[in-house]
Amino acid sequence: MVDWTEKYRPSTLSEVRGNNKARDALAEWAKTWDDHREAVVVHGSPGIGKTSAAHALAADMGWETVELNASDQRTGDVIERFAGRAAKNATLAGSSTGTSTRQLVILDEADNIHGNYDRGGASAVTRLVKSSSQPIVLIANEFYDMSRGLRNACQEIEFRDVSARSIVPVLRDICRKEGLEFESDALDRIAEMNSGDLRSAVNDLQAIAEGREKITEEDVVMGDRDRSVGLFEFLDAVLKEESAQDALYTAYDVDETPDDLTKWVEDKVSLVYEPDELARAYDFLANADRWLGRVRATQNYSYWRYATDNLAAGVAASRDRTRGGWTRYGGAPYRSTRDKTRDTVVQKIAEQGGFSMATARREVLPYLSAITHHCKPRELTVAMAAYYEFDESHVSFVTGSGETTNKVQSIVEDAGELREELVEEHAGGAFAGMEGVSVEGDAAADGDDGNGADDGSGDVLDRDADADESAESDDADASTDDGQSGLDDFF
Ligand SMILES: Nc1ncnc2c1ncn2[C@@H]1O[C@H](COP(=O)(O)OP(=O)(O)OP(=O)(O)O)[C@@H](O)[C@H]1O
Repeated sequence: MVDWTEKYRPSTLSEVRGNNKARDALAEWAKTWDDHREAVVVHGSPGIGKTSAAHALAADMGWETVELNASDQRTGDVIERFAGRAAKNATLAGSSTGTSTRQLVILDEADNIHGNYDRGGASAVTRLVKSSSQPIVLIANEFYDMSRGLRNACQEIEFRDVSARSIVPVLRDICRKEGLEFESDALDRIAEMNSGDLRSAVNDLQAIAEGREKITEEDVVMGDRDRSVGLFEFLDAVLKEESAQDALYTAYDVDETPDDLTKWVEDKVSLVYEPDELARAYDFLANADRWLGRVRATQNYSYWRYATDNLAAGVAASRDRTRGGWTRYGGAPYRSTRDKTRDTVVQKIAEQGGFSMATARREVLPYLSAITHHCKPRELTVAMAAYYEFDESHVSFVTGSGETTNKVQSIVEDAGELREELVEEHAGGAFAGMEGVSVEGDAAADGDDGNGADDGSGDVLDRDADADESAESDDADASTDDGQSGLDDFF
């Protein structure tokens, strides 16, 4: 099936909707290009007609186009080869007076020219922009993600999000051309759902129209409910657009667990919220985290709904206002190796000791850290590593000693031997040999002091302890840990 966004791509600037001022500025830039010979950056959110406008401009001017896409390898060479050739060809092929000989160089994703892949690309583009004998349109989402050199070398035209009011006539035209009957409210609804983004409005219209001769408002509403919501759409709903209740419903439609949603919101909220809003949002995220802790501790998944209430409705309610536009959310939430190591350590403690994860994290880990701080006493650290089957990274995490140090490595080796010995003896009393071990100093008595803050591990442990403390305080099921083996049994 033909993609309607291609089929109905504007072929002349007058068909580009909703950005009249920008459109006129672009036409003016082209008409006066011989006088200023500068490149232009057209920037704004995705799907609002920037690329279409550049092509439509070329058509209006009778210029040919050369387009470089993100998928082109943007080394300096490639750019100079393509664009440079375009420039030369055009100059050689015709006189420099006739505009019909021009070739418009359209450089998409101009805010993305950096990193290894594009090594040399940014300076090549800047050079090209400064010296080109042909007009160049650079397309970007984020003007300020472009290098300053490049920005300064260009004129700038901003395309704004296309308002729902401007989207509706485009949808109406398409319906008429496709012989599709429609309720006006249906088109209004599609336009509102896609606030700002004309491309996705056209895509939605095509999806809803499939197999129908007429589209009604109900078709649109049902179609909207059926689709599962993507993460970025969810983030926009919570952080920018929707009421608390709608944000909650949107969260239900995302195919991710509340654990992952919490991480995403926590990671991205600061890209959107002002400090006041952020402080309130973090309170709700802390609540969500507590409920997730309760789920882990009790395996009672009905608590997930309270986590979702907090991470979606709560965070949305923390906002002072709605926001539009496009946000560069970036990739998956940052998760440090340290976090992963901590999770493994907690899991091993929980499994071996028969604790819940919450108890392992709150009651056992901090004390283990305190009493084996910097691997002292050594014998106790070896016993601990043997008992919990810790490797170097785990011992390093718990004790605060460096993972690659001889000390930690030899402890793990000795722990391996100790385990073998005990297996040989079929020993139930794995810690029988521990009775004579005395704990140096009073570290055991005070988890916080014993756990040196110099390596930062104290923060992690303290934070977890706090979070779980409150999680447990009103957690009826947490009491199931009572009577299980605890740190006391360890000695
Ligand atoms: N202002 C507009 N007027 C008419 N149609 C538009 C407009 N904006 C988008 N469209 C429709 O959406 C499609 C995609 O638009 P286009 O590729 O020009 O957007 P863009 O802003 O360049 O997006 P991106 O930054 O993602 O490349 C067009 O082919 C057209 O069907």
